[in-house]
Amino acid sequence: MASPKIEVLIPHDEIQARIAALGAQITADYQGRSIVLVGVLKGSFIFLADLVRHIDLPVRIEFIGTKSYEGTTTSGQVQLTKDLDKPIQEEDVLLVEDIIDTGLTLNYLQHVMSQRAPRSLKIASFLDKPSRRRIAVEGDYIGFTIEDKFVIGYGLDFDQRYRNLKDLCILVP
Ligand SMILES: O=P(O)(O)OC[C@H]1O[C@H](OP(=O)(O)OP(=O)(O)O)[C@H](O)[C@@H]1O
Ligand code: HPA
Ligand SMILES: [Mg+2]
Repeated sequence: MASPKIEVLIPHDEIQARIAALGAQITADYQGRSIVLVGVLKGSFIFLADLVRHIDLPVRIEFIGTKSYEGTTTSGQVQLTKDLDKPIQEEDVLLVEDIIDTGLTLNYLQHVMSQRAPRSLKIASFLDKPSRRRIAVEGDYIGFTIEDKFVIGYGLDFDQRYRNLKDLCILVP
């Protein structure tokens, strides 16, 4: 079988510059407070690792896991694959996603997290694909807004592959 064609959409250097700016903005907005970053596994692991190193505040890291995609399609059902290790009650929580696409995952997580009674809950997402929304949700800190293309790399997968690409790429059909 021929290898799939992969095109760069956003190069690594541009990603790093944008994440540095996001980290500075978060640092300024939460000045004098400590925050809990909750990374949504698996897709957010690289974004979270880069972002946290640009946040100059006391931080605690937690992870929560969800799954709903097979290939390029959502099943429409969000499954919890891993819960938080520690409570987030009365904490300022920043949920860290790789992408908001249909919005089903974020909508699910906002309900789950709100039930845990954080002091505040905001959303940082590396990518936003607003044209695909099925439910009205939005992030507070967005790295890049992209068109309706299935993207891979920088943590994002197609059938669990390509998460290790340094650039954000498109798998050309
Ligand atoms: O807005 P949505 O249409 O719900 O899509 C966004 C979600 O889908 C992907 O997760 P996936 O279920 O593929 O799990 P993964 O993070 O392990 O790849 C992605 O990482 C987001 O969490
Ligand atoms: O464009 C995407 N790429 C990878 N995973 C995803 N999950 C939702 N949208 C995407
Ligand atoms: Mg995925």
